[in-house]
Amino acid sequence: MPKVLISDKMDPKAAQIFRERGVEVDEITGKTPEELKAIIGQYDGLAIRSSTKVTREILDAATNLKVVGRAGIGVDNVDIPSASAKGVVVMNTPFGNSITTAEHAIALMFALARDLPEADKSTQAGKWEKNRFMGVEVTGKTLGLIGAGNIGSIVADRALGLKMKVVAFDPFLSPERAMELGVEKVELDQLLARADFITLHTPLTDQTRNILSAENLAKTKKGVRIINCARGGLVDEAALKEGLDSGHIGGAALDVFVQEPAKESPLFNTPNFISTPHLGASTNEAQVNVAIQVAEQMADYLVTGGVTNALNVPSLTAEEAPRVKPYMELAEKLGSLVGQLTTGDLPRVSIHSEGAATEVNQKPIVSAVLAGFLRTQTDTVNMVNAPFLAKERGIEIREVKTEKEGDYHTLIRVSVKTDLGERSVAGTLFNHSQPRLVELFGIKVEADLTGHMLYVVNEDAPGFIGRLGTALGEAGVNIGTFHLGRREAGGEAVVLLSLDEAVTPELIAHVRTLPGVKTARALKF
Ligand SMILES: NC(=O)c1ccc[n+]([C@@H]2O[C@H](COP(=O)([O-])OP(=O)(O)OC[C@H]3O[C@@H](n4cnc5c(N)ncnc54)[C@H](O)[C@@H]3O)[C@@H](O)[C@H]2O)c1
Ligand SMILES: O=C(O)CC[C@@H](O)C(=O)O
Repeated sequence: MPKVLISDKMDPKAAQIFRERGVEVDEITGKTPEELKAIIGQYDGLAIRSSTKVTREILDAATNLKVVGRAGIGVDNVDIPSASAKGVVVMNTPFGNSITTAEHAIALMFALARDLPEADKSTQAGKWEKNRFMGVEVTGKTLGLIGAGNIGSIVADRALGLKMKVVAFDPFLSPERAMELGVEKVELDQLLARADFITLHTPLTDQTRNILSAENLAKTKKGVRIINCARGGLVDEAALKEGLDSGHIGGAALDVFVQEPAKESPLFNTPNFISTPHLGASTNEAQVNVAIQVAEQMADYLVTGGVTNALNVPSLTAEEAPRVKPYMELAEKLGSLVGQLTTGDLPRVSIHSEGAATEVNQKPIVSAVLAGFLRTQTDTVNMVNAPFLAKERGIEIREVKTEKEGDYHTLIRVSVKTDLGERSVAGTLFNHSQPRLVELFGIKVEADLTGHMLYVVNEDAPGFIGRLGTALGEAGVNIGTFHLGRREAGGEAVVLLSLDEAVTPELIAHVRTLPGVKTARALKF
């Protein structure tokens, strides 16, 4: 039974779902990195929010880990390249807390417009400073949206409902989508010049870090109010402080900080500055949503192999998984066969699907070919890290699809380019589920690729099969199945034998000395 650790505070629904889906679960929160390192080796899955930092050190200690599930959106607390290199799937729950976070941005916008925290403090201090607090209406004002994805779109919708004008800067926002959202797509400088309120909803990337830099803050309208419920680091905090102190910036509300937890900051106690401790996603509804979603996704992966919302591997729904899995098995075997029979550098692998094979998700098929191929070079490869390792090794990958059926209703062909030229192997699925080799380097041969096998290329001549059988029999090796193919009578022939045990290097050397043998190799599937 797979075992999952929930290492951050999460709604109890998560543990309930894991158990219902046949996954053992421990909830141990508040561990230091050292403590986590000491226990992580026992788990197949790790469910987190933002407190647990899934670093390379943690991943190195996580010898059984298959999946990290983030109950939330941002995965900046997970070292994804290291997870990919170790074959660990990283998933998030992209929509579960979007409404909640958008509502927090709107709440902060109103808090800034009416200086609510300060008015509350003053009133509760018995001051009744009615004349001190003069707010602004949001109706008719321009909201500048930086990032119009899931959360930004919801913020735009709510702001339009409040009769605001919304201008959006997002390089990936199409004009059609902007129209659908009812926002005006603008360049950043236009947004800075026009917005009365600016709200940020992008991930933190090299392009978005300090998108509100000192230079850009200087381009804003005097009195602008700024809200950040996305990620710390989008706004230059020192420049923000200067802008608030000088009065150029009319107010700022940060839910997120460069350093979290933000226990101290030069911004604290600055007039017109409001902060919340990364509460964007903190509603009962959002936490139930993300807990359910992360547990369902992780359990699907651990129990059925279904992949949803993964950031480092192609998605495969639980419904798709049964249909795609036989193809993945076939693809992995073909990749492995090519890998075992190819030496030297491999600049290019082509994967050609034909007939029914074109109807299934191709990404897992490609990953499976690469995993099968690379496993002949390293045993730390799996479906997750195979594309990553292939890229690292400079292997070019080509995908081709031919919908029309050929000799088989479904076929996958794997071709490799080597210094000897292009060579290919092809396989089909019998009964939609049983992988079967049907062609090997241009020679038609049908075989199950399974267990220990012997591959021999020889000149087609009478008496050869008897000699080979005798050589194996004398070495005490029992033949399970025997598959033969040849280019033409008397031409090059290929023999694939499945054997009950492995052949020794001595036996392979002996087979190579048999008359007519061009090459002989032991294979393992
Ligand atoms: N405060 C919280 O608790 C909380 C909760 C949920 C999400 N978040 C954060 O909110 C952010 C947005 O989440 P989302 O679900 O809307 O993400 P999303 O991926 O749906 O949207 C992000 C948008 O940013 C845009 N973008 C990317 N680079 C850009 C750039 N250089 N300039 C302008 N736009 C750019 C993208 O095109 C996309 O439309 C994320 O950083 C997420 O981690 C915070
Ligand atoms: O889990 C949280 O409380 C924060 C979540 C939020 O930052 C996210 O990116 O989803």
